[in-house]
Amino acid sequence: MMDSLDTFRLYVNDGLSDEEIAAQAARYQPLAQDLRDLIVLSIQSRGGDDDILAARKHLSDAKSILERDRETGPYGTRFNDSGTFRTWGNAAIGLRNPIAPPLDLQFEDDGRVWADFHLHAGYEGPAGFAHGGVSALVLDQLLGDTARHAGAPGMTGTLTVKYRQPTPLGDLRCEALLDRIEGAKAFAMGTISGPDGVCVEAEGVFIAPKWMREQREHTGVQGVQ
Ligand SMILES: CCCCCCCC/C=C\CCCCCCCC(=O)SCCNC(=O)CCNC(=O)[C@H](O)C(C)(C)COP(=O)(O)OP(=O)(O)OC[C@H]1O[C@@H](n2cnc3c(N)ncnc32)[C@H](O)[C@@H]1OP(=O)(O)O
Repeated sequence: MMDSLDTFRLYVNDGLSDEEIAAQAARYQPLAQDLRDLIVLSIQSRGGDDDILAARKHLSDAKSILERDRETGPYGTRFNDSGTFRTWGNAAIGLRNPIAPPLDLQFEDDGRVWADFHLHAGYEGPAGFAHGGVSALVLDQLLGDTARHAGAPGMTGTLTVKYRQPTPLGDLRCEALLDRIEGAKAFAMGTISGPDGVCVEAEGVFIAPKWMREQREHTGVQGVQ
């Protein structure tokens, strides 16, 4: 089981300059987008045996190149002295993660958090509609970041999701706001909407774990992102 020590090992100031971070973003984000396109093509290609074998050979070559110099394990949370945080492996917002839709979260001064996002054919659950687990993924991230934005970062304790109507694939919007903070717990609520209005509603309780609360008491620092 991961304990707080493991968590801190994945929470690293890697000392990169903002320029180096921008260069890395420019290098790796297009790779993630190429892979996202490949996820859709894996579902939609009508290629025959020869075309699929030829495409797989190219992908195998690409894998060999990418394996030449690589890290192992999860990306974690990385930051630098100027406070630029990167969660580039995150399943919902990770810049380097092709599984992420990704959500480009917008933080408003009044505490609201929202994003316009797109669910492609790789997020299908019921025929033509978004998988309910994917909607929960989006809302978990959105509500969790709403709590963090309000100064109360925490792990998801409970996420309650109500599916009001089927969520179409395609262009969607999610939005959330903080309800209240009670001690270690932050309560947030939010929705996913499609062209016909609200499809999914969620409420979440985000809890600063015991080790984070103790760290706050000892250091006076609000906690990790
Ligand atoms: C590098 C990482 C850093 C980690 C820190 C996170 C910061 C993140 C910040 C920003 C992220 C932005 C967005 C992220 C979005 C995605 C988030 C996820 O997907 S998180 C993964 C899924 N969630 C889990 O895996 C949790 C697993 N569970 C736990 O770790 C613990 O059970 C935890 C933290 C939820 C509570 O454990 P205790 O030991 O700290 O808490 P006790 O002291 O027992 O209780 C404190 C209060 O919370 C209530 N509580 C406890 N568990 C609850 C629960 N499951 N639901 C509701 N309330 C609960 C209790 O009744 C108590 O309330 P009373 O203060 O007495 O009023």
